[in-house]
Amino acid sequence: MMTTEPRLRIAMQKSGRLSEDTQKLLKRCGLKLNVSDRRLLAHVSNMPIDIMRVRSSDIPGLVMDGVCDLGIVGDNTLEEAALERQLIDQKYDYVRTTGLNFGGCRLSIAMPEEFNYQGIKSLNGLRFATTYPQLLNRYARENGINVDFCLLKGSVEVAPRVGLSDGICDLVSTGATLEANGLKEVEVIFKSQASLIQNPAVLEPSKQKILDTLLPRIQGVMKANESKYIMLHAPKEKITQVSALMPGKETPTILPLAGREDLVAVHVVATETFFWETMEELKALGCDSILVMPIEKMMG
Ligand SMILES: Nc1ncnc2c1ncn2[C@@H]1O[C@H](COP(=O)(O)OP(=O)(O)OP(=O)(O)O)[C@@H](O)[C@H]1O
Ligand SMILES: O=P(O)(O)OC[C@H]1O[C@H](OP(=O)(O)OP(=O)(O)O)[C@H](O)[C@@H]1O
Ligand SMILES: [Mg+2]
Repeated sequence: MMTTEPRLRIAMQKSGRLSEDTQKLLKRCGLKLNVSDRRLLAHVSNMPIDIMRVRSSDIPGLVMDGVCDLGIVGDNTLEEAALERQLIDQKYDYVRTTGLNFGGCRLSIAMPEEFNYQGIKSLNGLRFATTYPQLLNRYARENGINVDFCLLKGSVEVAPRVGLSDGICDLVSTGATLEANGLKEVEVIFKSQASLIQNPAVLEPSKQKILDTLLPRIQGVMKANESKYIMLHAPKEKITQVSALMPGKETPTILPLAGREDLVAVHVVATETFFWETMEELKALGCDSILVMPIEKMMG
């Protein structure tokens, strides 16, 4: 008799702001998946994993109800869904396994440019267009104001201009959409990024084993994203000072340069921030030929 091996089911956004980064992350973790537009349950060919491709707003519910073991979704969508489900007595528990360092944005209140903003209290009694009524309500409650809302699933920024609302509560990243629509950001009410979430029930051992393989890979990819491989030429006589600039636990690799008695090559793994913060000092010590390269993966 044929036995079917249990497969870990992960929900991800089918198309939109998070889908490309999610797919890229899974591929960099070594998952071979054949994603075509119409295939809504994509089989990973080299691991017992299935990827369910759905609307972002459906992901929290699918994970909380146990239809999917895991999901990749924005914290904003997750928190909104948890608050809403709590209100209507549906399961709202989940485990936030890890943040994923992409899909960074903030949920903000924005008002027309000409609005005379004098602090949170000046929002009392006003009406806001939003996709996130629960998060807006919680913020209003915590700040002792009353607000009214109207629900819009997209193009929220147009609402004040057409008389639908006084202001908006929507996601912002660059601020370009606000600016293009004559709005100014007055309060940030929630900061968000994409997260890997999990149903709170204990996974069956074979599925837990798959997750135990996957998680370190995700962490390895994230670590690599934050790190750079830095190579430079340094005067031999300044090597102590150059080494002293290198980040804490990293020991630089020092290599001779053919035909040069006065110079050595220094290689180190560091964050890009470290590079920008120390570049001037490195140059002042006589370092040159500085190269900063991306790292594909980092384990251990
Ligand atoms: N401008 C932005 N910059 C960065 N991340 C964003 C931005 N807008 C949205 N996001 C993040 O991406 C997620 C998905 O946004 P997107 O607009 O693609 O879909 P959606 O309309 O929220 O959901 P659905 O898939 O249900 O239609 C948001 O929940 C948020 O976490
Ligand atoms: O600060 P910015 O960089 O301008 O980004 C903010 C915009 O991005 C999102 O919309 P999206 O483009 O996803 O369109 P949607 O309303 O159809 O979801 C969000 O709802 C804002 O409208
Ligand atoms: Mg959007």
